[in-house]
Amino acid sequence: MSTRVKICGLTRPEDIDGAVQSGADALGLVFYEPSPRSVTVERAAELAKRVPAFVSVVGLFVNPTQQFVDRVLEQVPLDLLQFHGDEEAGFCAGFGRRWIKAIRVREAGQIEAAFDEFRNASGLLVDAWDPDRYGGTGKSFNWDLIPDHRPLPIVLAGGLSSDNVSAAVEQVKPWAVDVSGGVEQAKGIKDIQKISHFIKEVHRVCKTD
Ligand SMILES: O=C(O)c1ccccc1N[C@@H]1O[C@H](COP(=O)(O)O)[C@@H](O)[C@H]1O
Repeated sequence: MSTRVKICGLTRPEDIDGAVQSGADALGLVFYEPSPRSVTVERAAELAKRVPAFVSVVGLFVNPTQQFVDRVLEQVPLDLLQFHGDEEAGFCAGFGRRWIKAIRVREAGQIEAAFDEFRNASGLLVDAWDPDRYGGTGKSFNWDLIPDHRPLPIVLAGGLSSDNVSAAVEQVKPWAVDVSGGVEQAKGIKDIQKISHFIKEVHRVCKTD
């Protein structure tokens, strides 16, 4: 099975094009103002127009209001919602769209509990815990905390780059990997060579499996 790749935090048309050409399966647009990768609804609508069929557009939210998500959905053709804050399952499920839930992993047992709490999600994204930020930290966590029994597909995130993604895929065997900072030249500005190298590494290690 081939691990899917999501490239997150795209803000420029040329980065969308580069990620698509490099073979990304999903592209993430950040709707969270404190993030340096945040995009306006108008810009997101322009960026999403460039994305061809069979590449998913994912909207990332952190503790949004229902009204804000509704407004984004009216203007941007999102395939999937990614909730990266403290949202409850009922809230995440309230938009008639497929969604994934991110959790910030800090201790043993957390992922098992999240499988139960967010059982109606289309996937569970596991990221590093940080006391000050919800994500995009560039930090990884102890992958040994990810259980082998997985009622939901696992999306592995947190501090991934072309240097460690092959080891991550080999050890964790996630459904997908998600990267932001590890494929940037500056915050919010992607580096197409890094994206291409990252995706090639994932495909290389999946082939040898
Ligand atoms: O990218 C951000 O700025 C961000 C802000 C708030 C929540 C999540 C955010 N990004 C997501 O964080 C993980 C890990 O990112 P990184 O590869 O360690 O930089 C990833 O899922 C991003 O989509």
